[in-house]
Formats: sequence, structure tokens, C-alpha cells
Amino acid sequence: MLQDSFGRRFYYLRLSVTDVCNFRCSYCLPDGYQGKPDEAFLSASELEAAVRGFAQMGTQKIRLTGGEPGLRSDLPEIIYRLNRIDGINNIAVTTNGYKLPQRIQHWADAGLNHLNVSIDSLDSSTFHEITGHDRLAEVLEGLAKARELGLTVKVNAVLMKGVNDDLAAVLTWLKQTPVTLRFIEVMETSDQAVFFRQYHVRGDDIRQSLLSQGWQPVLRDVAAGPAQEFWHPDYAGRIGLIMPYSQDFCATCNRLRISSLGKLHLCLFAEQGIDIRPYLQTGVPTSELVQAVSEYVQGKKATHALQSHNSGAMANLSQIGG
Ligand SMILES: Nc1nc2c(ncn2[C@@H]2O[C@H](COP(=O)(O)OP(=O)(O)OP(=O)(O)O)[C@@H](O)[C@H]2O)c(=O)[nH]1
Ligand SMILES: C[S@@+](CC[C@H](N)C(=O)[O-])C[C@H]1O[C@@H](n2cnc3c(N)ncnc32)[C@H](O)[C@@H]1O
Ligand code: SF4
Ligand code: SF4
Repeated sequence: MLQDSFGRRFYYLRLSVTDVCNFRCSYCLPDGYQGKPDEAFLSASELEAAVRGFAQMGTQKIRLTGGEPGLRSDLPEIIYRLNRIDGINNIAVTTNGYKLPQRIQHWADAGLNHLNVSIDSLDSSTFHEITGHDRLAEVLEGLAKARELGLTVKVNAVLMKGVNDDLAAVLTWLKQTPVTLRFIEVMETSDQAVFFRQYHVRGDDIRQSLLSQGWQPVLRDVAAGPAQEFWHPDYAGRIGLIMPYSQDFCATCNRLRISSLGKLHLCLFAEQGIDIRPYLQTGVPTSELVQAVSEYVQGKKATHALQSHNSGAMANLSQIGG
């Protein structure tokens, strides 16, 4: 089992399948995608080779992210291939929900079991303002379809002071809607220092408010993401908080990341990654990947350095998929 020098084990692998995105979220790509859309992103067979290796090292859960993973036309094939690998029991996608009603059936047919959809506001004009797209209704329709297809569905909302930090509106929605909505504290990246200063708000006030209203913490699974989740007997949905600025956030880190160009990153805010693409080629034994990763992971740091405004190489989260 893959383990770092602090005894943390890695059950969860996040794969960015593209860094291209069609949205312009204010906290991520406010001017839209600026890179080259024809970069050589890892192919379905390279992704499969990577996941075979990581499954041998104890990975149980794969999340496909981006950029916008839905822009990869071979996403159903990728899901299908990864889903058949021994040891992998969870395949998840994080998406902005663009054309979700048309796409979700294909993803579900390929074996997707979990879907996280970014919905920063349940008000359509605020959603439009944040993302640059007037598509809230489409995204909500896709989300409902995903639930009908039996997927576990979660919603991500990046918490922004004065924009979407109204807990009451979210609670009204969760009363009847059986999904988990997670507020994510906005994280500072090198492109977005000014935005961060203006909009960052701590999730802890929401946590206190939830506890005082009878919400109770949910126990985390070993392969769970970083959210602290809460449930309430009077609500169909749950609420989660992702608070990277809170103490000990990184103590339970159980995940590694591979960028769309094949670099393994030990942390979302690492300075660099190592190129693992050479290990993913036909004829290269999986043991070579396993050895390289097992050695590299020993260099994983205890925590990020966001408190000192150091975001490592992270200009924006679309580079590696959050
Ligand atoms: N700092 C930090 N933020 C993270 C980490 N993992 C997830 N996040 C943040 O949470 C956001 C939402 O993550 P998702 O892609 O929905 O995945 P997840 O939270 O692991 O999802 P579940 O597996 O469903 O719990 C990411 O885009 C990041 O903004 C992490 O390891 N470190
Ligand atoms: C980078 S996106 C990639 C997947 C897909 N495009 C989406 O938006 O769901 C993954 C998640 O990162 C979150 N995110 C992006 N930039 C962020 C930031 N600076 N701080 C916190 N979360 C951020 C987004 O809200 C989204 O939920
Ligand atoms: S958060 Fe996701 S949808 Fe929004 S710009 Fe970034 S990558 Fe695109
Ligand atoms: S910031 Fe880095 S160390 Fe901390 S939880 Fe995220 S990936 Fe893990």
C-alpha cells in the first residue's frame, strides 16, 4: 500500500483528462481558457495504464476532472476502461454540467457511479455572472437526470463573500433535494490574489450555524474527499464544507493527482510534478511505475503553504482539476 513519510495512505487518485474549459468562472478562468486546446493529453490507454499501476498500490477511487472533462469526446470510453480495473470500486466525474442532460446517460452506461457538479448559485442570474453561461436550468436538469439514473450526486459551490454565502437559500433547497451540497472556501492561486482577498470567507461560521441548528457530522470513509459533511433528520440533502485553511486539513490527505499531460503531483499546491507518461507506454512493466511512484511519494510535504500565500505552481485550479 502506497504510504508517505507521515503514514498517510493514498486511496484516491484524481485524473485531469484535459485542461481545456468552456466556462469562465470568476475564481478560476475569468478570461476563459488561454492555453492550446490541441495539447497531447493522456490517451484513454495511457490513463488505463496509470490506473492499473495505482490500483496495485491501493487506489480504490478515481475522479476524472479537468478543465472540463465533458469536453473529452472519449470520456465514456475512459470511464468504461477504468471501471473494469481490479481494485477500483468508484469512478467519479467533477463537471461544470455543460450539456449534462445529453451526456449523463452515456457516462452512466459506461459505469460512472458518482457525479459532482459545480453550481455556485441557485439563482440563475448569479450563476450566469459567475460562470459566464446562462445555463443553470440545463445543469439542474442534468443533475436530476443523474439522480434518476441512480448516481450519487454532489454539488460544489465556491463560497464567495456577499455573492453566494446565504445559507438559508441553500437549506431551503436541501430540504427536499437528496444531494450533498459542499461549500468550498475559495483558495488563493497566483492568478487570483486580488479576488481571494475580496471574496474569501471562512466556512467555520457556517459550520457553527449548522451545529446550532441540529446538523450532525457524518463519519468519513477512507477514500472520501476533504469535505466535512453534515446531515439533519428534517432534510433530504446533506451539506458539506471544504475548508483548506482550517487546522489539520492536510492530516487526512488520502489523494494524489495526475495532470492531463501526465505529471504526477503530490499536492494540489505542489511546485512541480514528475512526468510519468514514459511509464504508461505499451511494453513497459507496471512494476516500473509502481517503483517510481513509491519513491516519489516519500517527498510529499505535510501540508500546503496557503497560509503564507504560497500556491506553489498553481495559477488556477483548471490546470490540474482542483
Ligand atoms: N486544498 C485542497 N482542496 C481540495 C482537495 N481535494 C478537493 N479539493 C477542493 O474541493 C473541490 C471539489 O472537489 P471534487 O472534485 O468535487 O472532489 P471531492 O471533494 O474529493 O469529492 P468527493 O470524493 O465526492 O468527496 C476541488 O476542486 C478543490 O477545490 C485537496 O486535496 N486539497
Ligand atoms: C477546477 S474545476 C474542474 C472540473 C469542472 N470544470 C468543474 O468546474 O466542476 C473543479 C472544482 O474546483 C473548484 N475551484 C476552482 N477554482 C477554485 C478556487 N480558486 N478555490 C476553490 N475551489 C476552486 C471549482 O468550483 C470546481 O468545483
Ligand atoms: S471551475 Fe471548472 S468550469 Fe469553472 S472555469 Fe474552472 S475548470 Fe472551468
Ligand atoms: S492541500 Fe495538498 S496536502 Fe493538503 S489535502 Fe490538498 S493535496 Fe493534500
